[in-house]
Amino acid sequence: MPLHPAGPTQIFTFPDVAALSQGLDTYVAKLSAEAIHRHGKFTVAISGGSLPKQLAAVLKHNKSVDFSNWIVYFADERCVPLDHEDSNYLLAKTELFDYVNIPQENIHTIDPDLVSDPEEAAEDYISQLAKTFATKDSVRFPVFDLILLGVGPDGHTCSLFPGHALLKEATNWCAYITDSPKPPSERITLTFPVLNHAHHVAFVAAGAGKQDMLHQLLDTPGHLPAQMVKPVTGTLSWFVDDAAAAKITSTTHKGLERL
Ligand SMILES: O=C(O)[C@H](O)[C@@H](O)[C@H](O)[C@H](O)COP(=O)(O)O
Repeated sequence: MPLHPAGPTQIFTFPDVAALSQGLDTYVAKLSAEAIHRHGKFTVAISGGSLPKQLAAVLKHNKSVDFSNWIVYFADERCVPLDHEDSNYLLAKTELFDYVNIPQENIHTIDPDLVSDPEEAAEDYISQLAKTFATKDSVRFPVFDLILLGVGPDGHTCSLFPGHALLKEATNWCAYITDSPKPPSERITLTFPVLNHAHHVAFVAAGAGKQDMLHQLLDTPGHLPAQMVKPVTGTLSWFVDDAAAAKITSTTHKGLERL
């Protein structure tokens, strides 16, 4: 039985961020094992913000996970050098990669030589994706095993911001943005068709500051970027702590009991 058969959005709640990290560990370890069993690798895209820390807290100590078969991309990345404090890669490295044995060549970073040219950097990222994902005529987009997303107070996810032209991107796998309202302004980002072709997509959100946005995103229909994440055949899950979940009226599940 798959953990999350395709179907409606599942919302898992946790009493606090420590428990949320435990739930994420269980979820990611299971999907990793399933994917490696199925096709010898686990393809995962990771966002920035608070996610890498929440993801890694328990997972980085999990010796049962075969990190040697992970292939990692970034759901979005800021156009800064890899050792810059704003780099999503640096954050994921210090929180997770430094603790586990993902082969360096399996970690797909923005090309540090192209950070001053976001358009080129996005094109290069598409070339990198093409090395991992063989696409078929029927599916013209990469199919990640898992994409992990955060959500901003305005409902953005990845570097896909409300009202931005990138929300309409239907062809390119990765796009660039030079006017991100969240600094830094220059970034590259996976696009909706890629997010929506993944086997599994999970949002992670914690803290009272996310209460109102989560209520809006999950309880009322709308077209904010996070609401445009609707996997075609994959599953969609939310991992939230009780503080962030306080105003959600849709059905939620206690994650520690359910996962
Ligand atoms: O690089 C980025 O800026 C992110 O990938 C971005 O989409 C982030 O996930 C959200 O802004 C949530 O950030 P927080 O988790 O810090 O609220």
